Amino acid sequence: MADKRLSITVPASSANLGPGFDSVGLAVNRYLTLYIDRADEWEFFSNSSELSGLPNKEENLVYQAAVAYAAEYEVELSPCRVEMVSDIPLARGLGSSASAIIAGIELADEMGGMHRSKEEKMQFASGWEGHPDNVGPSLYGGLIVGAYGEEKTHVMHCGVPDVDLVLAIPDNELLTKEARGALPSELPYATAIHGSAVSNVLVAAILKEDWKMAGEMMVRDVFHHPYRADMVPGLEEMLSGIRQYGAYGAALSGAGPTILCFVPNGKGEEVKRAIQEDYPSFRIETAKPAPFGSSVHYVNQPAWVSSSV
Ligand SMILES: Nc1ncnc2c1ncn2[C@@H]1O[C@H](COP(=O)(O)OP(=O)(O)OP(=O)(O)O)[C@@H](O)[C@H]1O
Ligand SMILES: N[C@@H](CCO)C(=O)O
Repeated sequence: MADKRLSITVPASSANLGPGFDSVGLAVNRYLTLYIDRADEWEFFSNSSELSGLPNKEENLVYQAAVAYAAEYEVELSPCRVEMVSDIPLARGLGSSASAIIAGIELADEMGGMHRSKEEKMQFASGWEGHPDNVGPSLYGGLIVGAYGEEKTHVMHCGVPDVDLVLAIPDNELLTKEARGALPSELPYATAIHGSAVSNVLVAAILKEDWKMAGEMMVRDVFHHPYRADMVPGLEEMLSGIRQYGAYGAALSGAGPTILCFVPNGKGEEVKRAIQEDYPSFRIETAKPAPFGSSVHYVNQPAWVSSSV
């Protein structure tokens, strides 16, 4: 394997889909890719604008996840030089941190010769995040419905929704920690029952491919939308008016501030243009569900690596 280097690719994700708070998540076709070589000390670097300013040594999240995962199985990792390429915007609600955690786990698994199962990786990753709705899609691809448990996280892979996605991405970052800080510590019993009923209908509608019903449920979340609306200017207006643009529905993507729209297959570009016209301060992009989760390959060295040695 001397002339090959390890490459790990991990998709982005959109957690919650509205009412499926901390449980439902969809893989999205934006990707973090790592190119890894053994080295004398740990080093992370990237030319991707999306990743500028990240720590380049042991403070890097990929390193922290890799080392913690290896330690869980009493494996010691040798240092690596890691090049990162990404088109997942940081702290925008598209699971950048989960992609980094899964990348770290895959790095440790391969470089440490651990070869653990997906279930073991999932248990560790959801324990790290405290919920499976971002790490699940990044690991498995497609749509994931999960319930976190310290002993066991139960996860169902529910296929790949046959819809287009439109992402409304604001300019500002919103850290998950901050967006979770806006949530109440308790919900009235009746509100929780209503919220869970809406989430049940959302999942049933997705499984039955009733996208109109799924879209209707997405906007009806009571677990987090109402508490995060102040942090995301335009959220309430976009959720209530999204159907006039031809979308099925919309929800805050993860902890925000991106807004994710479910759109009829083939209509993504049209809906994107219509939303962009009315919301010039957002970057509006089309996307698709990512069918596959993280993947690990060995690839040929790029020319600059061999020429610099
Ligand atoms: N490739 C990466 N390498 C190292 N650290 C990263 C990487 N990607 C993300 N991070 C870290 O994760 C932070 C963002 O995580 P955060 O959970 O706040 O948002 P998110 O994961 O993008 O969105 P959400 O969890 O709402 O889907 C970044 O500020 C950075 O510290
Ligand atoms: N379910 C999580 C996803 C972001 O990590 C939240 O909304 O806070």
